[in-house]
Amino acid sequence: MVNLQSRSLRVYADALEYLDQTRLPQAEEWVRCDSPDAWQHAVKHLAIRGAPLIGLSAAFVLAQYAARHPESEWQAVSDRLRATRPTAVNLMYCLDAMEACFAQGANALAERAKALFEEDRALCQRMAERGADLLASGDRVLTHCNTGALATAGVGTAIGALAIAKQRGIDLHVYVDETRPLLQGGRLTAWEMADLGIPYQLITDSMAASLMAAGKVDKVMVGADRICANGDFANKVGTYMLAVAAHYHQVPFYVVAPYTTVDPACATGAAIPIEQRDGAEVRGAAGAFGEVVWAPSDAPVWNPAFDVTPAKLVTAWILDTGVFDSAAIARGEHLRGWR
Ligand SMILES: CSC[C@@H](O)[C@@H](O)C(=O)COP(=O)(O)O
Repeated sequence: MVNLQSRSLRVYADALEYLDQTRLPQAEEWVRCDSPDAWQHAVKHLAIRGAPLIGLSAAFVLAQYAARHPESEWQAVSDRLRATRPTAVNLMYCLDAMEACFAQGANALAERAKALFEEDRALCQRMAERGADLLASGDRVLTHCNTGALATAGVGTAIGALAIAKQRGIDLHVYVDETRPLLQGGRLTAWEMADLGIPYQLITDSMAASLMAAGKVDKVMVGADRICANGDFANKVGTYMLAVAAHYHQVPFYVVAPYTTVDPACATGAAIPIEQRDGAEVRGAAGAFGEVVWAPSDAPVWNPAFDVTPAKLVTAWILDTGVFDSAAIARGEHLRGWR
């Protein structure tokens, strides 16, 4: 029996099933995950991905492990899950919340994981409604990576705002950045746009600046993997380049995220750990995409999965708790009541 379900996760009493995001859009394949090892494999390969979903799925895996193993092992498992991907702080948020329940036993862990899942669903709804308030019919919105229902327990972050706008009858046109090198935009966001019935056009990341120069972009909306106390934020690599282009072309640039993506302990973007990934992802494409190598097979590669956008390039931070401009961020209003 499924206890909880989102677009990309089914939670059973003793296992998870995830929608394998490396197989989309070619196939909708649900895969069983019943151990920390299986979860780590899925997360490292981005079969489970997106900041909120990584954290929530880790919470369930830990709770299910705790139900079958002695308490003496729980901390080591949590440490192992925590180290799987370093940049998105939602993983740390969820595991901190779970560890705080260790003393109350396995049943409390199962309840806590469920509460985190339900919290994320509600946070998505709130931030998405705030984001939709900033959209008007006729807007041409550019987005990067994938920030929709696939990546969260609810309607999504930046794509959530587009989805709520659509529900309100606001007519948008969305430009979807392909998002090199793993193509979360081309594979997942394009699929979600079609699913939502939102008209869109797919572009390569390198086309965004000239699209703005042609006056065809009214707003940029992206998600975040970690927002610092000063408003700097990490998101999928390529976001910084978009922010620079948007600033130059005076296109409003919005970040949409839940408060669980804010890291008050991270003063500035310089403190965000950036995940480095295998060079093979840039030399060619593998796995679900087939096996194609277009660069010399030994070409040296720099492959950071995320980049940091400085706060000064952001028009507003749209959180579940409010919409903050740079003056509000400087006053620390986004940190008020955090945790
Ligand atoms: C879900 S919204 C924010 C981010 O998690 C998203 O934009 C992103 O960068 C995801 O990266 P990914 O490497 O696909 O997990």
